[in-house]
Amino acid sequence: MTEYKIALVGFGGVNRGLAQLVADRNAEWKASLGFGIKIVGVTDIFLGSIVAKEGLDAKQLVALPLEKGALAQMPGGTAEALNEAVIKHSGADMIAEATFTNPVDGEPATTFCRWALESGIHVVTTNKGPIALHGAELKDLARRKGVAFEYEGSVMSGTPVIRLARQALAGVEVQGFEGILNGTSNYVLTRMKDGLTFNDAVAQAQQLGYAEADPTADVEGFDVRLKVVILANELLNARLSVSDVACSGISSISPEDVAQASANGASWKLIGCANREANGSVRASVEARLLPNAHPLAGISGATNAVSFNTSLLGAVTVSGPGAGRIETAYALLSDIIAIHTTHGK
Ligand SMILES: NC(=O)c1ccc[n+]([C@@H]2O[C@H](COP(=O)([O-])OP(=O)(O)OC[C@H]3O[C@@H](n4cnc5c(N)ncnc54)[C@H](O)[C@@H]3O)[C@@H](O)[C@H]2O)c1
Ligand SMILES: N[C@@H](CCO)C(=O)O
Repeated sequence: MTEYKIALVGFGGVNRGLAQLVADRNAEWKASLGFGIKIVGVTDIFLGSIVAKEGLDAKQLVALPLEKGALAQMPGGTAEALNEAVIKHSGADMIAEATFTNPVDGEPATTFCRWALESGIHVVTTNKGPIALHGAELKDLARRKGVAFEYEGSVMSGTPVIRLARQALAGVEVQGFEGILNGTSNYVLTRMKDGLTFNDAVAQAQQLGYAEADPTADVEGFDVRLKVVILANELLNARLSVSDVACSGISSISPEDVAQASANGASWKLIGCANREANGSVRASVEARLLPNAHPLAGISGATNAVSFNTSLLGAVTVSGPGAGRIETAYALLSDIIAIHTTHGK
């Protein structure tokens, strides 16, 4: 029976969610998926780090208090985040990289991915920065080293989008897409319709584990811009940079705007889209749009996301599901591990 040794880099909501899944379902996975997972290392700038080649108790990790240096409370743990040592020397077959998304330069997560790939260690990540900003380089490095670089959770959390479009829509040309690609901003717009203030709705999204460390990235559209770049480059071969995508958010939408839209049978939505132009180039944007309630994306509420692909043979193909959430996004990491088991499994 294959048992993958994994090191968790960043131990916030998502990787704690993965530890929770391991604690609850590892035995079941051995029967249903043909492999188990052993957590051999954890490193987090706030909590510290720990390595245990024989495997850590996932339940104990999930119960770790949210206190600075808390990993030092476990035998063999330290309050220091020894990121490089945990990534390169914990004996892991793969790392789950889930530190903060840095929308400006993708660091330090990109360096963490490079360290792993250069060491012949697979990477699964939910972090949008490394893919949107350094995707081509990291994919090439992974290819050269014969390991996997998987990032399903970078767009629409655990809802299958990237692999689905790449595999299930292979042979169908994707000419463009439009979607609601940020759980927090859609949650905020939905709750404002219910009468909550913008700030209270953002605070709720933070409590629910949807928001970025700096929620400005959610409400100003920067997070969607990264996702548009990832999808456009992945599915339209676009070679877009972040600066190619015009971007605005939802922070200027007032409670009065939301109420007036409702009264007129319409809803504000933050829409990310990309389309191939007649000359072959790809044009992409992120902006709040007022959609009539009959529009297929108008009824998508809360942290749910949806993306509609415009395809050559099938017309519109729309996928909808959770766009954020700790366990939902941890599932994306599991789906990446399943993909690695299929392509690289022993
Ligand atoms: N939460 C979601 O719904 C969701 C969905 C999809 C993608 N993501 C992405 O997944 C990643 C993790 O999300 P999360 O909700 O777990 O975030 P989080 O803020 O809860 O956790 C991030 C963790 O990374 C740690 N960290 C930050 N910088 C570090 C560094 N330099 N070295 C080591 N540890 C570091 C932090 O201390 C924190 O514990 C983010 O990049 C986010 O954009 C999140
Ligand atoms: N903060 C992001 C997490 C998922 O990428 C969102 O709300 O969509």
